[in-house]
Amino acid sequence: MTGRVCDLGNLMPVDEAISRLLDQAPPPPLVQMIRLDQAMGRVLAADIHSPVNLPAWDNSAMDGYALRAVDLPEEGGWLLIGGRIAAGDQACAPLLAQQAVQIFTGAPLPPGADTVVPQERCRIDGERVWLPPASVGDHVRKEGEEVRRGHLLLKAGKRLRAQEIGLLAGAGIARIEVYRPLQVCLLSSGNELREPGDPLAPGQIYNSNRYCLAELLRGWGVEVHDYGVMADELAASRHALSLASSECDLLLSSGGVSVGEEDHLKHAIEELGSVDFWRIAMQPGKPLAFGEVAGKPWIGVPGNPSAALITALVVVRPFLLRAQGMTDVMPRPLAVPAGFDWLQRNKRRQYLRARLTPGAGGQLSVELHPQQSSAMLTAACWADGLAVIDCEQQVLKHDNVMFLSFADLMQ
Ligand SMILES: Nc1nc2c(c(=O)[nH]1)N[C@H]1C(S)=C(S)[C@@H](COP(=O)(O)OP(=O)(O)OC[C@H]3O[C@@H](n4cnc5c(N)ncnc54)[C@H](O)[C@@H]3O)O[C@H]1N2
Ligand code: MOO
Repeated sequence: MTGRVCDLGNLMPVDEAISRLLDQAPPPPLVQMIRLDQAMGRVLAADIHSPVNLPAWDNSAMDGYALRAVDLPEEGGWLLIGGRIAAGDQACAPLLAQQAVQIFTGAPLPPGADTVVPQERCRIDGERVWLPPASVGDHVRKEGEEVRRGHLLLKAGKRLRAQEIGLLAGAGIARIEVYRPLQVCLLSSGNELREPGDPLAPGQIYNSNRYCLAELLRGWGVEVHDYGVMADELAASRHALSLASSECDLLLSSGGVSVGEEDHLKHAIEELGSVDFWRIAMQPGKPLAFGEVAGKPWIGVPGNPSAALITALVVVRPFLLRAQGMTDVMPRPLAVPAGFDWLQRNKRRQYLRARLTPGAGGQLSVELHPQQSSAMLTAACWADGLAVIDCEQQVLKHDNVMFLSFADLMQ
């Protein structure tokens, strides 16, 4: 991220982990035709070229008077009012010399008119209108100035938001070709896990990753198949994984990826496919497992709740977006002045739960939550993003620090 040389030992740099995953992303799912009102969050499977010019014809950007600029003296002057055109009217009669027509926003310019003057700058006297000096093209939206017929409107690989859907509608496109939603099976691993609402026996905790990861996946446009907790027993893990691999395009699990021995997940996956344990230079989120189960990619994020959340946001998200056919999958960090000093030098890149706080002059600065434990989620709830501090990097108050907003990472 900064070009700094870090001795990471046997840890894999975060960027390498992401690019290794992207290299192995499966091809996007099959395509389907859908209506525009079903298109929110879906990924375009083919380039879309505009079937029309946008705008379709020259039209007025203001309520006012349309004229031919050469008819108006340099210092402004009087023209005869030759008609009235509202939005939805058809402008067929050409504008006569020394005339202006009253026109409304969005209405077509009559042939010959090339300029519009807003009504509040004009003076009416009976059949005549006085117009101030104007330049050719003022307040005119020219045919095709936004997009020309046949030109690229949206590229394949784009995830559709409200504005893209509006653009497609504006071009008269009713149906589009998108990728089918990616099917992801979600599994939790850990004998200690119980569901919220159930009583807890000593040593047991509630399963938070299941709920948190499922919502992340849905936010990324994925269809979630929730397998709950895998029984901590080889045959049961094998059964759940094999079912999941037949039902889904991809498997995501949490827990059981560090050095623990209590772990049937690893053995079950080795029997059904293959697994590679990575140690990534990020904190939280060092352990991550990547492999395949019966030919379907499987990613295992760490069990600690904040480590699971942040690994999913930073490392898993680009992979899942690419597997959905998206081209632009990396978040764009902002450089924002730090409101803190960070003097410790870390081997692992820090992803610190942080918030943007406006100072006296309105300038934003990044504040850190005092509790950065990977086992706790309260700091992530307080935060609106992650401050990223690279390995060996020290930060002094007011230095720029990279900030990744949750709003970006969660879509
Ligand atoms: N000797 C070492 N121990 C650990 C290391 C290490 O390098 N050497 N790494 C630590 C780090 S960093 C992390 S992160 C964790 C990751 O461990 P696992 O992915 O194997 O996860 P578990 O051991 O299953 O669980 C860790 C922790 O998280 C809780 N957990 C698990 N699943 C859930 C869930 N679905 N909802 C809520 N909480 C969950 C679990 O109870 C544990 O407390 O390993 C460190 N250890
Ligand atoms: O790196 Mo672990 O993922 O800190 O908790």
